Amino acid sequence: MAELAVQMGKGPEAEQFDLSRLENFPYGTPKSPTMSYLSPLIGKNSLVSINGEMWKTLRKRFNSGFAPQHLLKLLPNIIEKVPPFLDHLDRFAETGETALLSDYTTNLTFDIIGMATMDMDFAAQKPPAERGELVTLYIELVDSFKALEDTPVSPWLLHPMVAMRQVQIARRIDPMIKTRSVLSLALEGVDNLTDDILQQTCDNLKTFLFAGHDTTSILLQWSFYELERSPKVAEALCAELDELFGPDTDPEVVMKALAERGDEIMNKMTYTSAFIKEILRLYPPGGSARLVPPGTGLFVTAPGGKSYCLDGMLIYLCPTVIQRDPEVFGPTCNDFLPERWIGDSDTSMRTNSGLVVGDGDKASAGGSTAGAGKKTPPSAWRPFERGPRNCIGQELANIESKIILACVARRYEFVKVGVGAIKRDEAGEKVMGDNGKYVAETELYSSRQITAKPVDGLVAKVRLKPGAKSRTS
Ligand code: HEM
Repeated sequence: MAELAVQMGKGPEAEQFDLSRLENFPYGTPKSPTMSYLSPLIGKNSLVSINGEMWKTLRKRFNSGFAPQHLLKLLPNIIEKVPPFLDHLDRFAETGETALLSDYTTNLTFDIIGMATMDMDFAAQKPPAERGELVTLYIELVDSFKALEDTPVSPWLLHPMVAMRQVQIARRIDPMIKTRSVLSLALEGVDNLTDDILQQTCDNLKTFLFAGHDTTSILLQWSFYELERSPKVAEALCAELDELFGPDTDPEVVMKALAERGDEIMNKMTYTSAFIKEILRLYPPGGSARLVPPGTGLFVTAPGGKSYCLDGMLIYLCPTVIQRDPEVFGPTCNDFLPERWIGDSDTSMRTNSGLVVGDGDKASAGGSTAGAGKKTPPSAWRPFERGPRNCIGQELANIESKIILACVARRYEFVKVGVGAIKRDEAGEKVMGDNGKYVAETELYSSRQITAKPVDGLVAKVRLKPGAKSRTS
């Protein structure tokens, strides 16, 4: 099987090279079977991996659960999951201990997705002994994937014991999720609850658990890092939050306002949205792998006019490469610059067409904004993928990350330790680079751990900002 990494988003020809929208495949270019190694985690009937009519039927079944109107009704329940996370941060601030922040962002997003999709309290943020069996098993299952090599060889050949354990855990998880599925399907009015329908629902709840916690956790980790590294951006974000929530940075005040007027306030969080958009541009957690079925007769014309036959090709859609294209984003393509999205900071599904890069504001973020005012090809920003197979959970991810940033950004300082730590001069002051960012001793980078995560899980110290009162005292 031939493989091709396709770079999209370059210039005006880019759209015809966008594999999410080819006429041959009304439901998107089929997913690659290489994803099947994930089936113990997401099930065989997962929306992420299935194709054709079956995908269409299931996507239709689940769409309404992720619609913005529905998610807004869940706002108070989402907000409820944030205080335990803040308590953990306060404890680190108080003790001065170094935190592995990924543990805490992951448990937080796990609690949110458990509530949003299964109406269940996973208690993932509690000590391990107090967590439910489902979450304990699920965490073990996710962790077991870290032991697998990044290779196309079946895990049954390289790591048979791990593969066997994965199947055992999946078998124990399924009945717990099926109980939940019966309940939700019965409420939806499914009269004939066949084994197939039950298994499909179970598999997709597992998919939501995985896709819905891991990705948003990564978004939060990079956000906390950039809050330290890009001080002018952090200042601009906090200024917006001051304007919307008032000068009191107490998270209780923020959460109360969001619970009462969440829709209105979140629509006004345009700088926060630009911040999230830029995090997802530079640090997208995932991409996609597609397989063009042999015999399709699919040709695409690449920028430059050369034509390629893609039949039988396995194609990787790599947003990390696409979203840093210098032809689209200019010399600042590798810089963290939320200002480039001003005027078009929306990160919702609406954004999947017709992007225009904003004018930017050199002064406010301390960087240049090459590409400013230029029309950006719609396919150049695609962290949630585009077209029919775009991410079903993107509105949920947007809502939860806005809530968490609103509670965290004005209250805590994060100080990276180890990889990515900020360089200090002889007087102990942070060294500023000429792009408005502090200089790092070594660059923090992503490594593949199913998805692309900050390599060390974001090891950092946490401090309370001046004036913030500890929640634990
Ligand atoms: C920052 C957060 C997120 C990012 C960056 C993200 C990214 C993506 C990407 C790139 C895809 C396409 C995958 C492919 O083509 O193979 C996708 C699909 C999907 N995502 Fe997300 N995701 C996020 C949050 C969520 C959440 C919160 C859920 C909640 C359930 C979710 C559920 C799904 C599902 C079910 C699909 C498959 C959709 C389909 O094919 O119909 N994701 N996501």
